[in-house]
Amino acid sequence: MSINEPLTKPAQVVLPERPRATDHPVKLEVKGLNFHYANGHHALRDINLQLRDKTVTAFIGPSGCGKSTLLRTMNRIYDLYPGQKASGEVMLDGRNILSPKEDLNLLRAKVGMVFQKPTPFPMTIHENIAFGIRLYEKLPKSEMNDRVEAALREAALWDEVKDKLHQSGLGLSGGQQQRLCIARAVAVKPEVLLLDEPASALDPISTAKIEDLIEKLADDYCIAIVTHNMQQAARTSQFTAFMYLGELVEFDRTEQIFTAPKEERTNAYVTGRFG
Ligand SMILES: Nc1ncnc2c1ncn2[C@@H]1O[C@H](COP(=O)(O)OP(=O)(O)OP(=O)(O)O)[C@@H](O)[C@H]1O
Repeated sequence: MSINEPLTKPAQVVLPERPRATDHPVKLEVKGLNFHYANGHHALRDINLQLRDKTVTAFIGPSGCGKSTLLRTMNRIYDLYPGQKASGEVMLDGRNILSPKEDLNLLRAKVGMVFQKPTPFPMTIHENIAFGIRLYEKLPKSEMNDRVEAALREAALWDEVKDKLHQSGLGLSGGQQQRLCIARAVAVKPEVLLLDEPASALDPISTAKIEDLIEKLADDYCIAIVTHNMQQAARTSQFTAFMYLGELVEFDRTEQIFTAPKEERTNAYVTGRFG
C-alpha cells in the first residue's frame, strides 16, 4: 500500500492515561551519525537524537530501517565485527564514545544490552550474574551473593529462582531467561540499557512481565528499546523515534508520534498502513 494514501484507519494504539515526565536531562546524544557495514551498505544516515536519563525511548520502523544498527553503535558492539564503521558522534554524558581512546570494556558495563533471543550463559543462574560482576569487581563471597540477589530482584526474577540458584540458567522458561539476561545487564550497575526487541520471542504473559519491568527500570536507567509492537512502544516509552531506510524520520514525545505525527510516513506506519 502506498504511504501517500489518505489516512483510512485511526491509530489503534492505546496510550497510558497518566502523564509521563519528558524533561529529564540528556544522557546520550547522537550527532551526525553515519554507519557503514563491511559490504559498503550505508545503514544509518546522519542520525541526530537525544536519549534522556531515567526515560524510555522506543525505536520503531519497518524491518531493515536501521533500528538495531543504531542501538549497536551506542555500546560499540559493532566493533567486534571487522569492517563495520560509524562516523559522527555518540556522546555519553558529554564524552564521545566513538573515540578510538574509549575503553570498550568499561563502556559495555556502562551501556548494557539485551537481545531479542534470550542468551543466558551455559552456567548456573548464580554464575550467569556473578560472571559479569567478576569481570569488573573482586568481591567477597557474601557480598557477591548479595549482589546476585539484588540483580535478580531488580529483574523481578528472584522469587522464581531463589531455590534453584545453582541450577542451569538454560533450564528456565524463555521469559525467565530474558529476565535473567536483564539481571545480568543490571548487575554491573550500568547507566544505559539497550533492549533490542526484548519481548518479541516471548508469550503474552512473559511480555507483560518484561513491560512492567521496563517501567520499573526506567526509574534508574536511560533505556532504549527497539520494538515492532506499536502498543508496546506506546505503553513503555516517553519518546519514540520512527526510522525508515536508515534515516530518522521523526523523533518526538510518544503521545505526539501516536496521535499527531508531523510526517505522513510516520502516520502511515503507526496506523498500520505500511511496514
Ligand atoms: N552484517 C551486515 N552486513 C550488511 N548489511 C547489514 C548487516 N546487518 C544488517 N544489515 C543491513 O542494514 C540495514 C539495517 O539493518 P538493521 O538490522 O539495523 O534493521 P532493523 O530496523 O533493526 O530491522 P529488523 O526490524 O528486521 O530487526 C538493513 O538493510 C540490513 O539488511
